[in-house]
Amino acid sequence: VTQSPVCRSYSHPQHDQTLFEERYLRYISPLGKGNFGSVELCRYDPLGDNTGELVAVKKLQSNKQSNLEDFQKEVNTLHVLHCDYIVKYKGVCYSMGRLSMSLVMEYLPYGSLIGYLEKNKHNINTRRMLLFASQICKGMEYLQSLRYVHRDLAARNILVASETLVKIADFGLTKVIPHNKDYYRVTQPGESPIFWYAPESITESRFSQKSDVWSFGVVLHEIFSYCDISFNPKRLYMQEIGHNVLGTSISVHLANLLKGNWRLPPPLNCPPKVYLMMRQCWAHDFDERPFFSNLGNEIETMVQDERE
Ligand SMILES: N#CCCn1cc(-c2nc(Nc3ccc(C4CCNCC4)cc3)nc3c2CCN3)cn1
Repeated sequence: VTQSPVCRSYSHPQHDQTLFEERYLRYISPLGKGNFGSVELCRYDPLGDNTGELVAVKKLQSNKQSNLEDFQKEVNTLHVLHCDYIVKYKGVCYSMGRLSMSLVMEYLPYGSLIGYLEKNKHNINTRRMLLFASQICKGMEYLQSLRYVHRDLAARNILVASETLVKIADFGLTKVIPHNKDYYRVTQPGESPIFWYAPESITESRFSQKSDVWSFGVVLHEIFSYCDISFNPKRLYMQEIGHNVLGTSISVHLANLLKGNWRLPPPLNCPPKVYLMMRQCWAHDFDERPFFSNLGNEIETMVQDERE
């Protein structure tokens, strides 16, 4: 019998968190780095006989008060998300007498999409790439139904649960759009993944469901490039901008490039209709970009066509 993790729900329901006791959380190996922290493979083994379950534990980077608040927001965000295409929250583990905390999530054995596509590029066909893309759309549609903007949609933050299932992860930059607006303005941009950003996010720190759609277009490009490092978005943009840009910041050059309607080129052997979809996601005017619901339906149709 594997004992489930200790569950202590507090009196006030919104703090009903599943508590993992630090003394039973056995470190195994590093899994990766996310926003605000590193992720480790652990076994939660209260019986001490290695029958406990494997979990992915995201440790808060530093116990700076601001990071702790942001991390708590990430925990609260993930806690309310219940979707097959979003990585599952399991609970939290407090350490150092509540000074630091860790986020406990389901462990996805195949790692991020980046490593998976690079490693398996020779036996992944268009149909499977489109299946992954449609799952990301469904996850994003669910996220948007709760008025969340992810703000860091990128292949590095898509995890592979099985040969036919991927999930969206890393909600460290996710924000809720206020009810009286349809966008979120960020004050402290921090270290931004600008090569996945829509033009309005680069120049005005404006984030919306439509800026996530732009980033999805970049994820499509990554998928159909098999996440090949020599064709990654940053490298392709920097080749165009020129590596020795001085003075004005890279984001100004990037914004001008996008304003001038330069876009990432079609990946090798990319089906024309898929590149067309990327270009729709990269409409400079955010009102012209499709919704995730449209994209999801269009990709489903492509998946069917691929079967015939
Ligand atoms: N997103 C995001 C960015 C932060 N991040 C999240 C995870 C993560 N990884 C896994 N699983 C995982 C990861 C790597 C491998 C291998 C790949 C080959 N080389 C050796 C390692 C295997 C399995 N499962 C998770 C998570 C979060 C929830 N469940 C990793 N980095």
